[in-house]
Amino acid sequence: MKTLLKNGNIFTGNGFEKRDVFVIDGRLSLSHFDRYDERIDCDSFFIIPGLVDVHVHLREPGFFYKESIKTGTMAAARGGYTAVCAMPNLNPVPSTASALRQQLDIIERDAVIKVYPYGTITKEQNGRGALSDMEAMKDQVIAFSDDGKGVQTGELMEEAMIKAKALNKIIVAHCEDETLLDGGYIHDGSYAKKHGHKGICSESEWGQVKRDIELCKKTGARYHVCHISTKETVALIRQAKAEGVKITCETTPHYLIFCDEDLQEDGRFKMNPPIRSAEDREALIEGLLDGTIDVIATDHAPHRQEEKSRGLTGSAFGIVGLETAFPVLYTALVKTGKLSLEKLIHLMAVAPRQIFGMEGGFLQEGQVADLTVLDLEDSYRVNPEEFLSKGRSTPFEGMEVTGKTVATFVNGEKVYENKHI
Ligand SMILES: NC(=O)N[C@@H](CC(=O)O)C(=O)O
Ligand SMILES: [Zn+2]
Ligand SMILES: [Zn+2]
Repeated sequence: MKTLLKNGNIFTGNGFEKRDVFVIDGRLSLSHFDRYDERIDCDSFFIIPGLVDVHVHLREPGFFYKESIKTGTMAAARGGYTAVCAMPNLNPVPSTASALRQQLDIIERDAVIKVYPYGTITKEQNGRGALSDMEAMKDQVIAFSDDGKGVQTGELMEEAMIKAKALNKIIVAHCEDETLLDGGYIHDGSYAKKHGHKGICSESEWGQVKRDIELCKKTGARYHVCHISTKETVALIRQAKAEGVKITCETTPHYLIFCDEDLQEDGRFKMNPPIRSAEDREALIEGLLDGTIDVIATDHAPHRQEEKSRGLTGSAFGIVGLETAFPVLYTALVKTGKLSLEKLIHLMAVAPRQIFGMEGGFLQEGQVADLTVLDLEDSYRVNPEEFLSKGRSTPFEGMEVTGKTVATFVNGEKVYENKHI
C-alpha cells in the first residue's frame, strides 16, 4: 500500500517544510514515486509525528462501562494520537504478569493505536504495602505507576526506586499525600472559600514531589511526575533539574487553561489534582517555556455520565481529554502567541517518545509512519456528543477552538479519517 500525502507542511523537528511524503508499507519515504494507491491533498494541512499521550485511563479490564480499549483508542486517534500509555487503576490491577496479560490480550485484540501499559508500583495499586511483581512485568510495561494513588511513605518509594532502577525503568508518580486531604475535592483557594467547598491544599502534591526528589538523589532512579498542578511543584522540579536529578514531568491542558476562578458547580470541573489558582497556571506556562515541564499529557479519565452529574461535591474525579487536547492548546496557547507550534508538537509528540524510549517522532526517510495530518484553520465548538470516547465530561465543552485531525496513521495504516474535511 502506497499513500501520497501531497504537498503538506511537514514538521522537520524545528520548523515546517512544504513537501510530499509517501507512506509505503508502514514506513515514511521522502523519495518520489509516480504510482500510489491513495492520495490525500495536504496543501493547507500540517503533517506532524503522531501525538503521544503518556497518561490515559482506558478503563479496561474492569471498568468497561466507563471506557474500553477500543473506544479509548478510537478517541485517541481522533485526537491525533498514535500512541498512549495506559494507567493501571484497573481490575485486576496489573501488578503481576498474569493480570497484565489480560490487559495485553485486549490491547492486541481491540486497540487501533499503540498502547503501552503501566505496571503498578504496589501489589494493590494503593500506594501502600508490598511492591508489585515488577521484575516479571518489566519487558511488557512502559514504566511503573500507582496513578490514582500517591505512594504514601518515603520508605516504600525508596524501595520502588531502587527496584525500578535495577530494572532500568521509570517510576511515574501521582503525588498526593493522603494525610493532607481532609475530604477536599477542589483547590483550596478563592472559589472554595467563596462557595463553601472543601479544599485540597497544594502541599498534598508538592510535599511528595519534594520528598521524592531527595529519594531520586539518593537512589539515582529515573522519576517522572504525573499531572503537576502547583507553582511550588514547578519550582521544586526546576531546582532539581538544575542539580542534575533525573526527573521529568507532565502537566495537562486543563491546568494550563483554567484556574479556580473559572470553576462552575458542575462535575465537568472536578478532577484530581484540582484546577488551581491563576498564579499556579501562570507558573505552569513558565515551566513549559523554560523546559521545567517536559510533556503535556491529558490524564484522560472517563466516567459514566451519571458519575459526573453530582456537582463538584459528589461527582467522580476525572475528565476526558483525548479529543480536545491539541485543539484547545493550539487555540489557547499557540494562537495567542504564548507558545510556538513547534514547541507544542515537541511537548506532545517528541518529548514523550524521548523520555519513554518509543519509536518514531521524526518525519524522516525510513521512519515508522506514525503520523497525524492536521487542519489548523478549521474552527468549531467542542461538542462532547461527537466524541468517540464513552466519557463526555469536559470543562472544554462549548469552547470555540481551532484545529482538527484530518487523518491519523499508525504503522502506515489509516486508523482515523475525518470525512467532513
Ligand atoms: N485524574 C483524576 O481525576 N482521576 C483519575 C485518577 C488519577 O489520574 O489520579 C481516574 O482514574 O479517574
Ligand atoms: Zn493521578
Ligand atoms: Zn490519571
